[in-house]
Amino acid sequence: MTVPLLQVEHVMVQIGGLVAVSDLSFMVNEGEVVSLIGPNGAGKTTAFNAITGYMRPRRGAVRFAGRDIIGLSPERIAALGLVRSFQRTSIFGACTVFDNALTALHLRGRSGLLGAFLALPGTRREEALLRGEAMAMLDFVGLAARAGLRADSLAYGEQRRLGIALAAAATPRLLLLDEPAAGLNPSETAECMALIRQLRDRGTTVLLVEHDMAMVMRISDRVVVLNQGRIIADGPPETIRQDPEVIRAYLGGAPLGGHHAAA
Ligand SMILES: Nc1ncnc2c1ncn2[C@@H]1O[C@H](COP(=O)(O)OP(=O)(O)OP(=O)(O)O)[C@@H](O)[C@H]1O
Repeated sequence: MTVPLLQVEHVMVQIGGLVAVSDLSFMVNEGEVVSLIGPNGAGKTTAFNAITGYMRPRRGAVRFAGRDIIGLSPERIAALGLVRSFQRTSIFGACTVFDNALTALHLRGRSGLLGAFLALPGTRREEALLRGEAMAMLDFVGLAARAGLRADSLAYGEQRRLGIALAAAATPRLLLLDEPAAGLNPSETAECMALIRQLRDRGTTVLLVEHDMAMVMRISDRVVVLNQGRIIADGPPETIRQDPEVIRAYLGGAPLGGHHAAA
């Protein structure tokens, strides 16, 4: 049996004495698109922070490709191939779209920024390759025609796509996307979904937190539902849609406030 790409086992995270995530266990297999959903305050962002090294769990294990990654820095975890995008775009607005793409590739480039500064032998050729790759990357996300524009002049949906492209530039094995469709209109959401499918087809496994249920149900191979810091359901979209506990959590059957201190 192959090892799951990501294994989260009995993870508990406390923030200032409050239990934000009480007992989180789920896994992501290579090649899957998995969505982590749940009502506001369920612990989704905290789970992302714990997986990517931004918060240290009090208890439990996080394994990436079989390796225990708890205690590693976010940079180290990213270097292993587990990369996240943030809810707010992390693009450089005052630079061109092309320069944003090029910078993301440079940060991944073999000789790195130091090599670029020192103009080491081979760097110039690498630069030409990276410029070609930057254009290919923009083409991939449908922004090639916008390459010369300032990134902050892009439409909101285009900025989000650029943000995903920048995270994907590191060619991660697992890409964590935090609410990629937040604030997007229906046609932008459709484009965002198409991009996630393309990434999956390219071999990137995707774990996303998303509030847009229509998108979650259409794009996910599996949906993991978090409520009040613990998993209440895990399965294919068609099962999740009909799960009574999930419906209760979303329709307000369970109080969402004041439970953390007691958890
Ligand atoms: N920095 C913090 N300080 C105190 N409490 C926090 C902090 N961050 C999160 N929490 C609490 O931890 C719990 C989980 O929050 P988290 O942001 O992970 O939920 P979420 O599912 O991502 O919510 P949303 O969908 O609203 O983004 C919430 O009760 C929240 O109030």
